[in-house]
Amino acid sequence: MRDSITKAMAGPRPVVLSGPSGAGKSTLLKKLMKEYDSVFGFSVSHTTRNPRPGEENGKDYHYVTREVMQRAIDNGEFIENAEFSGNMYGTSKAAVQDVQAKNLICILDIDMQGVRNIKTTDLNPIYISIQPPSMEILEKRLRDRKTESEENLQKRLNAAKVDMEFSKEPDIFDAVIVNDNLEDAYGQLKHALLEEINKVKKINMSS
Ligand SMILES: Nc1nc2c(ncn2[C@@H]2O[C@H](COP(=O)(O)OP(=O)(O)O)[C@@H](O)[C@H]2O)c(=O)[nH]1
Ligand SMILES: Nc1ncnc2c1ncn2[C@@H]1O[C@H](COP(=O)(O)OP(=O)(O)O)[C@@H](O)[C@H]1O
Repeated sequence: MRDSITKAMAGPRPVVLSGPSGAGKSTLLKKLMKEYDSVFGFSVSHTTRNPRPGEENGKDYHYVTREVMQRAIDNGEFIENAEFSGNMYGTSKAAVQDVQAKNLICILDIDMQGVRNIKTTDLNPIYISIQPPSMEILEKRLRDRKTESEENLQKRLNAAKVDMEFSKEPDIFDAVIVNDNLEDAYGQLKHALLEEINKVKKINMSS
């Protein structure tokens, strides 16, 4: 089992982006994928939450029922899965393999349970935590995004407190980026990934 995962997952080192809901992970990763579309590929997770306006099935997430997701987990199709804010989320083996088959750097947007679980696998990604400047700013950004009910918002803010503490634990993240000014945070993200980006560019130029 482990052997087949290792083989299938050879190639450039993946990148894990984690951090509280509303910290700016999607915003930063969309910027990155736009600037480096031939370098990065997104690991499309499964979730039981409903799509938001503008989100596309198969692009942002695979939107599934709890039954379908549980069956796939029981079948051993997932690398990791977690419960977040009342919904299931998970990374399938296929999601990562699809990106790695194209020799792209696979980006995973996962919560802190996902980070802990990925640490027990042989995926060996670069771990980056995106953090908000403060709880107050995080709450404002989440409210202004207008995607969550009040109940969901409170669940996300509670999870954010735990996540902000988690990001301070030593030896978990290769970089912790505070997303205050977006351009500054984006610059720091690119800096953290520069070595890996250059590797992929070199490989792709010579092939
Ligand atoms: N463990 C795990 N977490 C995930 C996965 N996909 C998304 N998440 C996390 O689930 C949380 C909620 O995601 P989402 O509902 O899209 O809300 P948003 O992060 O506020 O845009 C975020 O912390 C994501 O990083 C996954 O496949 N596995
Ligand atoms: N540096 C920033 N300054 C102000 N607003 C931001 C910044 N980064 C992201 N946002 C906004 O904050 C909200 C949450 O960002 P988002 O990327 O959806 O977070 P996440 O994917 O981590 O949940 C979005 O409405 C986004 O436009």
